Amino acid sequence: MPAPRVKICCISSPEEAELALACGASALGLVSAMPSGPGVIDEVLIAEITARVPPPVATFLLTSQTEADAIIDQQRRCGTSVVQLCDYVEPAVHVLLRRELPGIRLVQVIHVTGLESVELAREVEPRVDALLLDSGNTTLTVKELGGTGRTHDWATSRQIREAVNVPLFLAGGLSPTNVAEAVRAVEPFGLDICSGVRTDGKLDKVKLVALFSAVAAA
Ligand SMILES: O=C(O)c1ccccc1N[C@@H]1O[C@H](COP(=O)(O)O)[C@@H](O)[C@H]1O
Repeated sequence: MPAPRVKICCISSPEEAELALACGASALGLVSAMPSGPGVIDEVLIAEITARVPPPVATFLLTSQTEADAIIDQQRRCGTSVVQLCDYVEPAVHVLLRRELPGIRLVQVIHVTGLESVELAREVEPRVDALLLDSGNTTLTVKELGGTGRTHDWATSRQIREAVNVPLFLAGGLSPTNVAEAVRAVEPFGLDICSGVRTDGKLDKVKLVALFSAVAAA
């Protein structure tokens, strides 16, 4: 199995973007308005960071929006190469996004709760470029759409990986200490990390280096 790609999420400045790329990140996550979570930044800053990222590096706009028009407008304001849909959207929304945002990759987040997540992943897979498995809770009054720092049941994530054909990113509570076990358990295409490489909210070079070493050794 090739080493998984690593996306570093919750990037909050051009300097954090540079640090993540220098340590080996293949992709950067930029979190727009969310009902909860530690990584939200302003869209003007998302556009500024995105404009400075060299072309081969994917920039993911994390959105909580569920209506096609709102997501399309947001992507056009921010200029990212990927839209990460953190909440459930209706199938017609995927279809409209494909039509109106040619060349922009769509990544649908599945919050892994149980076997129903396997069914949801199979249903969504044909309409998107990749799936991202996270540990949010969309049933709370204030939804959790990511950035929880919690792991979920990786056995279910493994089942999803075996049930779908699109690339799969694993997220949720990954850190230098558990990432190798996660890679062995799920064998994902990619990993997505926010809180596990931060100290007091700031991207931590020591944790980043430890994370990339652990991934390489897994
Ligand atoms: O970080 C946030 O604020 C956030 C809010 C809402 C949706 C997604 C968010 N971040 C994403 O969540 C995953 C998992 O975070 P963690 O590693 O468990 O802290 C992260 O990779 C971001 O993609």
